[in-house]
Amino acid sequence: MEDGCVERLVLKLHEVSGVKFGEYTLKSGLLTPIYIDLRVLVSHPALMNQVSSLIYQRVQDEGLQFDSLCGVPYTALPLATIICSRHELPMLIRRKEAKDYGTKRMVEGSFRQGDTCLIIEDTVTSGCSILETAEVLYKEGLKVTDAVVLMDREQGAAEMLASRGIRLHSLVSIFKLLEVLQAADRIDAKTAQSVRTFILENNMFRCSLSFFFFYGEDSLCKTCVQRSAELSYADRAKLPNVHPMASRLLTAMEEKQSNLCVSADVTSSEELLRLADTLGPAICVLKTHVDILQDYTAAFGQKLQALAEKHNFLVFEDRKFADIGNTVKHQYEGGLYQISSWSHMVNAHAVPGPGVVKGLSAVGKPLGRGCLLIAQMSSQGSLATGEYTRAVLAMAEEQPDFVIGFICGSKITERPEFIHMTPGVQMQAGGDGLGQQYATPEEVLYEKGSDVIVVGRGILEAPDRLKAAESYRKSGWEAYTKRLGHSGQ
Ligand SMILES: O=c1ccn([C@@H]2O[C@H](COP(=O)(O)O)[C@@H](O)[C@H]2O)c(=O)[nH]1
Repeated sequence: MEDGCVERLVLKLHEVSGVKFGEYTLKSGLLTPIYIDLRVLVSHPALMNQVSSLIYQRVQDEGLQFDSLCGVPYTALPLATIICSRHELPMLIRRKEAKDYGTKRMVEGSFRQGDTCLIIEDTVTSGCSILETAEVLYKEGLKVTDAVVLMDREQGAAEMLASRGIRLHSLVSIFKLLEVLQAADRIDAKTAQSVRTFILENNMFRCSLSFFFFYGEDSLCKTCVQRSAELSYADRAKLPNVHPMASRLLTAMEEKQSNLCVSADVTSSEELLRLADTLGPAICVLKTHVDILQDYTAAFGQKLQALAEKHNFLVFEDRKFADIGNTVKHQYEGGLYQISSWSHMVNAHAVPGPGVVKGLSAVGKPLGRGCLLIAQMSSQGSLATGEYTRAVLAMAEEQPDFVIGFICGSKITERPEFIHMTPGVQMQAGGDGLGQQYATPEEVLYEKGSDVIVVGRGILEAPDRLKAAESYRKSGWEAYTKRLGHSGQ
């Protein structure tokens, strides 16, 4: 490409909001500080023409040989159409779903067995979308050796596709994009750096290779290595690096077909224990706020443990520790509640720094307990976002012998040994007037990639609590199985 071309293109894409900075959720559920949305191109015909010309120029510069061209649906479809129309090249269209009438073809257009098809894509993250299109073309007897993409997020697509025999040619890399936007004062140095850190820490290919290493080739799904990132709860329970408490939870989830944690926010011990016994069969975790009980006695912890054994759920005291290591050690082990003696899991804010985990770990680790770090909160205006959330993840990664996962709104890491638990869940999105914000089980588990829904008043205020818990369990499980069936980029 001629000098200054990439710069002008990047600035233009930024102007039309094709590149956005903030907090966005990728299709995989992963939280990203940058979002590339090239669907906007269709509203800017001059830019669309410019992008199409640059892609074609790249194809010529590389001397790529092909018989036809295919755009990955949907954003790259018009790009491929413009190129093919302008240069009179044969085009193929890959269907996303087969028609249920007529020819039922997945690839439209004329071709011969053994023809080579060049794939065009707008943006790549892991490369799965390109591979999915290639798989469809392979089934029709076509060959795919190269793919050209406008924007490469540099999160492992080139390596993954190369491992499948497809060369990836990109026009703009994410690092170049950051450099251009920073030089033009469109973003500050801090934003650019946080995106760079995110990209370097979230290479999908390297991540998926670690699954390959653990399980061998059989563990890899037929479509692509990235897909193996979406392991079932049962498979995750067996990972060699999973914490025993996380493994126990994942196993219970699979056995009970439940990713429901009930938040037992009641003020009487008797009512709480009754709740645990009644809802026990439907839940994988029972969450407590022991300090709201009016009648706590030492026997409470033992009785709750017995019910947890009886119904195969874990107890999670939502204590939200947030002090220096030495203080939280006392708060966890001693005082009135002696939490460590009866709660399988506790949670902590990361605000004090890694000392809070060290203090809790000194008590909990010898007992085999686990800790969840609060990476995000469901309340409106929460400060636990962006950079803070990423720092929480880094803190967890430093102490995996005690930290088993996160309290968060959506999946914050692709590492399958960590469990994501999301509060603020009801059957209908909304709020409670005091800052609590609700998302639905489908949003949390399917769209945001979390593992466990935490439901309080959605069940406690229902006329029939068991019936309500059953319906949350059912929709939670359906959302999870739907996600497993649709995992990909
Ligand atoms: O970010 C957070 C962290 C914890 N919670 C706790 O979850 C339950 C939610 O109860 P609902 O009745 O379903 O609103 C409650 O115990 C909170 O302390 C949270 O809501 N958000």
